[in-house]
Parts: sequence; C-alpha cells; structure tokens
Amino acid sequence: MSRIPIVGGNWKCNPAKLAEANALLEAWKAKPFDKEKVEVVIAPTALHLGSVKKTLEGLGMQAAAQNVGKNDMGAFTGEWTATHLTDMEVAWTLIGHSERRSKYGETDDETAVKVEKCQAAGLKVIFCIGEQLEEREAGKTDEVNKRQLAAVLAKITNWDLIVLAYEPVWAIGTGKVATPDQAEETQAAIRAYIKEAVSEEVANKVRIQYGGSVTPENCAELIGKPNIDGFLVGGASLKPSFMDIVTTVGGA
Ligand SMILES: O=C[C@H](O)COP(=O)(O)O
Repeated sequence: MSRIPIVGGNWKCNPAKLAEANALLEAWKAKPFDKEKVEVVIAPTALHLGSVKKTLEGLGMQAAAQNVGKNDMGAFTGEWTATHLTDMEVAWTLIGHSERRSKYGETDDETAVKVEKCQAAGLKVIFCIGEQLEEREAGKTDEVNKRQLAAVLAKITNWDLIVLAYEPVWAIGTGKVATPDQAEETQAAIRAYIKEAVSEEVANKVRIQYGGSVTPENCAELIGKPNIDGFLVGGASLKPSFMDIVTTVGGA
C-alpha cells in the first residue's frame, strides 16, 4: 500500500519574533514542492499559530499546535482544547512529544485523554513516541514504544486522523541521527505491533515519521527505507533549507 509521506516542522519555542517566522516562510516560498507527493505540517508556537497558519495555507502547507489540553472548556488557565483548534481551523496537533513527557511530566494516561479529545473533535494528531538513551542501551526500545502506543490504542476509532512519529530521545537536537537501519528496524517493529494490536489494514495505512536530527544531508537515505513515511523535523525546520528535506521526500 502506498502511503503519502508527511513532513512535519516542529518549531518548538522558536523563533523569538513573528517577523522572523514570516521571513522564514518567505524564503520557503521560493522553493515549490509537489503537494500531491508530500504533505507538510508546521507547528509554530501557539502565539504565532493564527498568523502563521494563513501564510502556510498560501504555501500549500498545514498548521499544527504543538500540544493540546486534556480538559474541556472551563477554568483551566493557560490551556486550550481540541475544540478550540478545530474552531480556528487548525487541522493538527502534536501529542506526546518527548519534551512534553520529560520536561512537563506528561504521562501515558494524559496522552490517551488528549488523543481521545482530538478524536472526538476530529482533530488530526501526530502522536510522538520514542525511547531514552538508557532504554535503548538496555534493549528496551520496542518495549517503550509499545507501552506508549498501548496507552492510546483504545482511544483511537478513526485512524485516518493519526500519524505516528518515532523520535528516539537521544537523537533529538543532538546531531546524533539514528542510522537508517536503526530507524527502519524500530519503525518496522512499531508497524508490526499495530498489525498485532489493531489490524493489518491500519498497520498498512498508518504513516510513521522519523524524528531526531534530520537534516537535508541525511534525509535521503532515511526516506529510502520502507517503514519511514516522512519526518518530524525540529532544528532544521527553522531554516530555509527545510524545503530541501520536503523536496527530497516528495519532489519539487
Ligand atoms: O519534534 C521534533 C524533534 O524533537 C526533532 O528535533 P531535531 O530535529 O531538532 O532533532
């Protein structure tokens, strides 16, 4: 089954100024890509989301939030909900990024509640999983990925709204990209688990991104692997050359 690749840009808490975001998007404009062959989803900071979304639309890209609240509307200062995002016509959110898990204490159970809310609101989710260095060294990579996935599987009724992102934590922002074989082996195991725990149909159609120190230089070999359906890019998505990753994945 052919899966349309999907490249995400997670800007995290960058750039400092909206003008810088606009300048980056202006630079991207000069490098067209084939929208039939690759989907592009960009997650700016929440404050820039509304403005950046409009510019992204002009580029044939979609906007994502980097996080979503686990509560409904009400007295939850500092939060927003899946309903707010769909009302603002933001189609996507990330859930379970390792920085949310490790720096903000997000638990597997909380990711499950968030996924459930997004499914109810019809919001698309890039669901992030991945092991810490110690877990890989202890041979627990597949176990960790399965645990993080198992927490949310029962909440997913519409798999068309779900993309998985495998991001080994030791590869994020470190320059230590997983080798294509490492990423492929782990992502094949993730797909095998989805086949076993959900169905062969879902396993065949769900897209699995790789994330962690992806650059224009290393992305070609990674995307050549059968179980890598795109990337979730951090640092390199803040540069004009991000478009080289997009065109390597999907053609100009
Ligand atoms: O969400 C993106 C990942 O955290 C990867 O970040 P990175 O490309 O800077 O390693």
